[in-house]
Amino acid sequence: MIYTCTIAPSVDYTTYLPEFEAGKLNRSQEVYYYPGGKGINVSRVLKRLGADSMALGYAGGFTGDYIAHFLEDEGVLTDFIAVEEPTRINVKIKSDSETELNGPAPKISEDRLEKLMEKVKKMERGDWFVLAGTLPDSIPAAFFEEVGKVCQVNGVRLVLDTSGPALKKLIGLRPFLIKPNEDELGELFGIVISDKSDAYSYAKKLVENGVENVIVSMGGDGALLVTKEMAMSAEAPKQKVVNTVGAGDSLVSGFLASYVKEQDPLKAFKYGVASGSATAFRSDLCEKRDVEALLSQVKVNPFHEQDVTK
Ligand SMILES: Nc1ncnc2c1ncn2[C@@H]1O[C@H](COP(=O)(O)OP(=O)(O)OP(=O)(O)O)[C@@H](O)[C@H]1O
Ligand SMILES: O=P(O)(O)OC[C@@]1(O)O[C@H](CO)[C@@H](O)[C@@H]1O
Repeated sequence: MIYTCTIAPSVDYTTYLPEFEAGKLNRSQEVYYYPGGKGINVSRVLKRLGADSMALGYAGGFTGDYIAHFLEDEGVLTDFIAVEEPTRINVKIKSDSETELNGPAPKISEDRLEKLMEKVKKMERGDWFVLAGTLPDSIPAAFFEEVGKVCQVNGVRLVLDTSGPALKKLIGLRPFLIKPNEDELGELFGIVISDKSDAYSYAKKLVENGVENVIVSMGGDGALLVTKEMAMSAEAPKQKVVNTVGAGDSLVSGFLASYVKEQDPLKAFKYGVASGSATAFRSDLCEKRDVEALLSQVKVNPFHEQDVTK
């Protein structure tokens, strides 16, 4: 089973308007309420790509109920731990540019952290644990490290799409996959990544530290896959961008959906990039038919540092 874990899910209040002016009353006529949070997006896309998963995490209040019902209607399995605080609402404003306002993560008590740990302990060899989204500072990084260690000991493959201090600790546990975007990769090393050459150098360091597959996603510039055996660069297809929220999560889902079937990291990378772009080109997350239609447009080539001009 693939388990996704979103510590701080959200309802993504997504609105489209021709112009948006901060500091003014803006009225919009097109609004969507999507269940959000990175792990939840990964689960939704996995379902669309034909792979089952179980979404874990913390949910509460009317927004938490909304998410649980929405996922149930889509056939996504959930096993959320209830919290008192209503799950946050993240605002996504789509105008000539994209503006996001993400709410704070909930406070999680120790007994609820223990409940999550119990679920992790029950996972079996060959399962996957996808830890995605913000890991609040209010939870000690040592907790996530312990979760990662339990996965490592039990043969559960760890996938990380997260950022912050806990990520540093988890990298030492030889995760199967991590997918930082260029900012998150830069944050990890305290530098600014300005092109694929930089991304390659730092992704390589992660591989040297034991990460099996590093994918650095770079929005419209595509992505880079670095493993012990290869360094590959993918160009993203070009089309009108509608909503990039969840594009990175879709990349992770596409990679996993393909990898669990074929165990071929290169094929999985290509499928992942097609999934990320397919999401960027529509309002909600991608559907399988969109991904398959884009697949031939994803150009993947070996990455050579000398090809990049600064
Ligand atoms: N403008 C775009 N045009 C084409 N493809 C895109 C575009 N933006 C994103 N993508 C696709 O989605 C993938 C992931 O995008 P990105 O690097 O923006 O992820 P991210 O920052 O993790 O996003 P999020 O946190 O919103 O999920 C890219 O590698 C690419 O395949
Ligand atoms: O605040 P976080 O956890 O970093 O990000 C949360 C979020 O922006 O990420 C998803 C897209 O990747 C959205 O569904 C959600 O609103």
